[in-house]
Amino acid sequence: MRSSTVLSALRFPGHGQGLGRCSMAAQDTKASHDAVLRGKIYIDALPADVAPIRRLLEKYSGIRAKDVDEHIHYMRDRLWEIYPYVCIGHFRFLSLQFTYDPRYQMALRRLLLPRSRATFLDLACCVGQVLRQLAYDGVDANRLYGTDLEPRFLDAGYDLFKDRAKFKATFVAGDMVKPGEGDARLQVLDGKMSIIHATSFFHLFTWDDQVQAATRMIRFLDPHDPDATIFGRHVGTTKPGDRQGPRDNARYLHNAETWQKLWDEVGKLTGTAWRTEFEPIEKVGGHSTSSLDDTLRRMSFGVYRA
Ligand SMILES: C[S@@+](CC[C@H](N)C(=O)[O-])C[C@H]1O[C@@H](n2cnc3c(N)ncnc32)[C@H](O)[C@@H]1O
Repeated sequence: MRSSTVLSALRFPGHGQGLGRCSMAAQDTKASHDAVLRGKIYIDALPADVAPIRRLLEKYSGIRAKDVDEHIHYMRDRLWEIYPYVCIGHFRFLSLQFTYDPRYQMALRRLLLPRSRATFLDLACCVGQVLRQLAYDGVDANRLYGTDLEPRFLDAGYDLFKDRAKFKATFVAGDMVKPGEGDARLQVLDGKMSIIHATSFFHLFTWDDQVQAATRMIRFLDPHDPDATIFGRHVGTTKPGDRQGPRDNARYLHNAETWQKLWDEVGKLTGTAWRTEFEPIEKVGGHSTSSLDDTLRRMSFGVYRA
């Protein structure tokens, strides 16, 4: 039986920030808001596309088939306790749909070329499922890197995939939008990367924070690599602009034009030039707490040197 105590003790910790000095009334309002939110973003049933991750957990991690579902539920609740992202509540952190993305397949081909020295960074990698899939697909894990704000996600990844003793990828915890000089812990990644993957990341932030994160990303790329690239997926919209996120956080959602505009701004700030691609994959349910937003689309993107 998986634990239900995690759910009964539900709170939205804000990556380490508690309720702090909130009044009792504010706490009540927050508790009822959290309960509504939990109803929307925490689901019990495993998604339809769970077969590939089941296979990976059996073949890569060596978990017995009969134990896989319980392991998945146990790990999901552990991650939810760290921070209740929609992608965790909906088990999307286990989706291996990205393996069908042509940009992922191109990255994989490049990483697997004979004598390839190409490197791959999964940015905001959470439990690092993309990196495990690449390793399972035959990529030398010494050329794989992952970073995330939350070190507990990185650590939980070893328990999810049961590979603490064997997985040779490098993980670095750090904040991509730390103001001022930025997060010094991330400097070890500077100038090293051929390919950066970032999924369900940009849509968490305001325009200004996206500029900061993208500017920081460029420093990770190998400046001498003309094929250095950034790709991934996130929620976009047919009506670009500011939106409220699931926790009433401000964020900016893009269409193809505003996505290019963001990278033009980043290019000016960094003395670089970028060409972007941005395509809708599917319609997604509204994440706004107040009303349904039917302009939302899951978008796939690529960013290339111009
Ligand atoms: C919605 S999850 C997506 C995780 C993963 N990319 C995936 O697709 O399954 C967002 C991730 O971004 C990370 N994150 C949030 N803010 C961040 C920041 N300022 N710097 C680095 N990572 C951050 C979170 O810890 C979380 O793992």
